[in-house]
Amino acid sequence: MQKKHQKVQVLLDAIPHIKKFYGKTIVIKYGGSAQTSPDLQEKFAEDIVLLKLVGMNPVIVHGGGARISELLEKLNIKSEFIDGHRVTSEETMRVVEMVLSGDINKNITSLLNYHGAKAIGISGKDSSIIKAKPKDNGKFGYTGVVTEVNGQLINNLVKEGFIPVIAPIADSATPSHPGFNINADVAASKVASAINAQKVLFLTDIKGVLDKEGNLLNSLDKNDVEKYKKDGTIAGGMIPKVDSCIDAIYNGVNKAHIIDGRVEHSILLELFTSDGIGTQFLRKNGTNNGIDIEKLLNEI
Ligand SMILES: Nc1ncnc2c1ncn2[C@@H]1O[C@H](COP(=O)(O)OP(=O)(O)O)[C@@H](O)[C@H]1O
Ligand SMILES: CC(=O)N[C@@H](CCC(=O)OP(=O)(O)O)C(=O)O
Repeated sequence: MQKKHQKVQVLLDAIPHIKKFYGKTIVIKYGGSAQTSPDLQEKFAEDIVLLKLVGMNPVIVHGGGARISELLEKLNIKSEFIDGHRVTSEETMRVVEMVLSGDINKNITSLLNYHGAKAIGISGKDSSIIKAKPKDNGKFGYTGVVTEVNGQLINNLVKEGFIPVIAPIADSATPSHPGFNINADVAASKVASAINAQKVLFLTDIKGVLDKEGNLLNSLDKNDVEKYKKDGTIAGGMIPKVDSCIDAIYNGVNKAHIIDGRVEHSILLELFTSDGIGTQFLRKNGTNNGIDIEKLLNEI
């Protein structure tokens, strides 16, 4: 009897959170490092389906960097990264597309569909949803910077009840061009801004952003991020992630969080409990007529 009451209490506790996010769009960046076991993938799919069932609109942007590197190694092609962004030769681009659009995208899509969702797997190339140009004047090869995201098309899919599952590959708008490899964190942030998402959650393989002693940093603003990048606290794959969080919150997205995708049901813990987990990103406080607007917005 006691247990039954506890279950009901869990549901009751979730009500204010469900109300807050009802009808809102949430972008979830599903990092390659959080896709490691079939069990975790199942839990991820259950979370996404639950979000949809309680009236939220999840949009997935996935990564798969580790799987790309694995296949490249088997093919004797070297992986090269600068500040967390892969340098992409033409040969590498074909592998990137095969792994992201061909393999991972379809696996996530069918898993969600198996759990009862209406998921639709696409890449940024489909209907040129994501357009890009070469990053740093071609220094990164076929790695791109996003120039445009067709948010209306994504919103139309959402309105029709679909869960878009987006692979971070962009169209070049040039015939016979292989397209662009976009870091999945960057793609998630640009998609979230284009559809004015309420939140963007980055699922990864670590508790959140850590300081030099390994302690979790609960919340960061723009200045903190710059400081920690400069002194080397934030490095490698965490660089595009924190940059993307800052980019999102200054371009139409209310909140960005980096959370531990290795924790089962981490999405539900973040959205449906008051504690929250991981690192949240806040706009720098500014006041207007004595009203701290940014603080109010950050609290939503
Ligand atoms: N300050 C930091 N805090 C946490 N992780 C960091 C930090 N600096 C670098 N990292 C590294 O960033 C990694 C996450 O980035 P990445 O491997 O690209 O993940 P994903 O595949 O989810 O995008 C962590 O596993 C960690 O090794
Ligand atoms: C340009 C660039 O860095 N592209 C990434 C795209 C995949 C990705 O970002 O995957 P994760 O999110 O799992 O790291 C890459 O080729 O690895």
